[in-house]
Amino acid sequence: MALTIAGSDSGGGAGLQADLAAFGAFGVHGTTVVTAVTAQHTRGVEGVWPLPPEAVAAQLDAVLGDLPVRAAKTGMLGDPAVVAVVAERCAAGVLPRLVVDPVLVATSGDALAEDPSTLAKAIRDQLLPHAAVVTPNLPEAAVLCDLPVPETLDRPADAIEAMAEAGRQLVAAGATMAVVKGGHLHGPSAPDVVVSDTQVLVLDGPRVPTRNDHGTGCTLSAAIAAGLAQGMPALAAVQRAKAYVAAALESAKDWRLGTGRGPVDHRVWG
Ligand SMILES: Nc1ncnc2c1ncn2[C@@H]1O[C@H](COP(=O)(O)OP(=O)(O)OP(=O)(O)O)[C@@H](O)[C@H]1O
Ligand SMILES: Cc1ncc(COP(=O)(O)O)c(N)n1
Repeated sequence: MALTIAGSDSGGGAGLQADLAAFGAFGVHGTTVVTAVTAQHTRGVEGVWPLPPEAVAAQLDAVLGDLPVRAAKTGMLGDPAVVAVVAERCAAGVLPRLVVDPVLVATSGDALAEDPSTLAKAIRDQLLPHAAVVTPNLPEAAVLCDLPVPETLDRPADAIEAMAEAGRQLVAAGATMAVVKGGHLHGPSAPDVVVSDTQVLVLDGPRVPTRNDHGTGCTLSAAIAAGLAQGMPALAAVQRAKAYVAAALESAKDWRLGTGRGPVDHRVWG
């Protein structure tokens, strides 16, 4: 059993809808703590209604007070006060094996937080010390680490080294493992760089040519949490999650769901 602490995407491609679909693909029951409702489709975000921190706290306590949550992930938290609510449960030891997907801005470019840099600071200072795995995309890594990040794979060694440096900073900030995702890089492949205290590893794979990439980050972090809930070591969970997202992208690459960036095919596994 796993838990997602995330926002609702009415379009069903990202957010807690993607998380539940990914948990289900691995046969893991999903519980949900909703942080915000968004009015959203494949072209972007039309509106965001955050829930009060008390509502997030009440959902967390209801789930954790009864159900055997083996791993959790955070997605859109939206508000530093919500970060504090989650961090409090981590400090109390009731949120095991936490995957932190530091969602700040949607792929469409729409902000998912009132003040992304204040939210990033709260995530870095309060959540990373409790994170088993943190999974920033390149713009998120830039804000969390205050680093320039690469945009292309024209000089692959430079791009990978910049991603590894971001990963090292996130591990220094307290995360046990950082997965700096290369989905936004322009080039023939989509490398993710995994950094821990003991290693730096590049998980590479061909870039799937598709506009249907909405929710890939949510799907990856939920798949990692599913693996942790099943008792997998973190690196194995990350490797399986990367393969799952690649297969989900490939399977949905020609779909025409909506007129913008459509969802991936969460059903591909199993
Ligand atoms: N076109 C693609 N082909 C293959 N893998 C991809 C592609 N786009 C993204 N990925 C993979 O999907 C995962 C998510 O990466 P990405 O950098 O897009 O995260 P994100 O921006 O947080 O996602 P989201 O779209 O949910 O915001 C990573 O494992 C990345 O390598
Ligand atoms: C509720 C919610 N959570 C997360 C994302 C990020 O996903 P993406 O970057 O693919 O838009 C999103 N768009 N909506």
